[in-house]
Amino acid sequence: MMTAIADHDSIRAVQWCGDCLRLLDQRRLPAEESWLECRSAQHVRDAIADLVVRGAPAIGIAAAWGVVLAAQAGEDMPSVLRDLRAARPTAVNLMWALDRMGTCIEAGADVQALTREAQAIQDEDMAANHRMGKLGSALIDRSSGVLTHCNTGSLATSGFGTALGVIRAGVAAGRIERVFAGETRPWLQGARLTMWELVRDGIPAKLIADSAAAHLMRGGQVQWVIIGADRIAANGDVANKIGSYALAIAARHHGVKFMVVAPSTTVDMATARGEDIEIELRDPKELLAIAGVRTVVDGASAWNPVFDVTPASLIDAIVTECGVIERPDTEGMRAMFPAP
Ligand SMILES: CSC[C@@H](O)[C@@H](O)C(=O)COP(=O)(O)O
Repeated sequence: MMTAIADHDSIRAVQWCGDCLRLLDQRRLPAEESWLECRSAQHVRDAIADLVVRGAPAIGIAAAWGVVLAAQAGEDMPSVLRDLRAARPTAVNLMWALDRMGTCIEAGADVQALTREAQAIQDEDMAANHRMGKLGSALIDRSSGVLTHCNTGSLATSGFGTALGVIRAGVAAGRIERVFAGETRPWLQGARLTMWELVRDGIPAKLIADSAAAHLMRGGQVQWVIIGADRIAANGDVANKIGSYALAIAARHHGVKFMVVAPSTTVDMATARGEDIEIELRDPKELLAIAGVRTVVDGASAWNPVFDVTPASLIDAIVTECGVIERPDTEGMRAMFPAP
C-alpha cells in the first residue's frame, strides 16, 4: 500500500540568494525556524564549524557557496579554500566540494562559472538522494521496521536525504511500517532534527533514547538499521555520527541488517581504512550541558568524539547513487569506484 506523505522536498536548508547564503539555523530547531544570512566565506566557515549547517553533503554544498562569496569579494582564493577546509575534519564531502571548486579556479573560472559549479554540486546531490532512496528502499522487505541515527534528511543534504531519503521512499512504497530514531546524544540531531522532519512529512515515528537501541532490536521491531556517512574508506569502513558503531555491533548480534546510505561524494578511495580517518573531537561543553543547562557537577570534564568508525565487516549494504555494494570490502569498493 502506498502511503501519502507530505512534500518532503519543501525543506531547503541551504539557499543561495545571489549575494548571500541563507542557512536554516539547525542549532535552534525545533524551537525556532530562523535563518542566518552569510555574506562572506568566513561567515560560512563559522556557520559550518558552529553547526548552523551540518551533515556531510550540506557542509560541502555550503562551502562551495562560500567560495562563490569569496570570489565576489575578490578574496585570496588559496587561503579561503584552506580556511573552509579546516572548518570540520571528518566529512570528506567538504574537501571534495572545495577540491572541485579549486579545480575550476585553477582553470580560470570567473564568478559566473563558480556560481554554476556550486549550483551543480547542489543539484547533483539532490539527484543522488532520490536515486539512493529508490535503491535503498528496494532492499527492504515489506512491513519492516527501521532504526536510524543522527539526522540524514533534507537538513543534512540539498534535500530529501540519504538514510532518511531511503526511509521516506520506503514508507511511501509501503515497505517500512515502523520508524525509530535515536536521539543522538549529545547534540540531539535525532531528537531535534530527524523527528522535526518526520513530523513535517506525516511519517509516524518513535524517538528512542540511544541506550534503548539494543533492547528495541531484541524485541524484533526493527529489521534494518539505516544510517548515513561522513566518510567511507577504500575498504568499506564507515565514519559516521558517534554511536553508529555500537548500533552495528548490536544489529549483528540480533540479526538486524545494517545499511549505510551516502552519495559517492562521501567515498574517499584515498583513505585506505577507517582507522586512518580523522575523528572530530568537539568541545566537552556540548556533553556537559543540555540546552545550555549544565547537567554535570562543576569541575567534571568530558571526552567528546563526535564520530566513530563502523568496520565494513558489520555492514550489510552500502548504498550510493552509483549502486549497492553488498557486504562491502576493498574489492567491492574498487569495483564500484575505480581509481581515477
Ligand atoms: C546525510 S548526513 C550523513 C552524516 O553526515 C550524518 O549521519 C552525521 O553524522 C552528521 O553529523 P553532524 O555532526 O551533525 O554534522
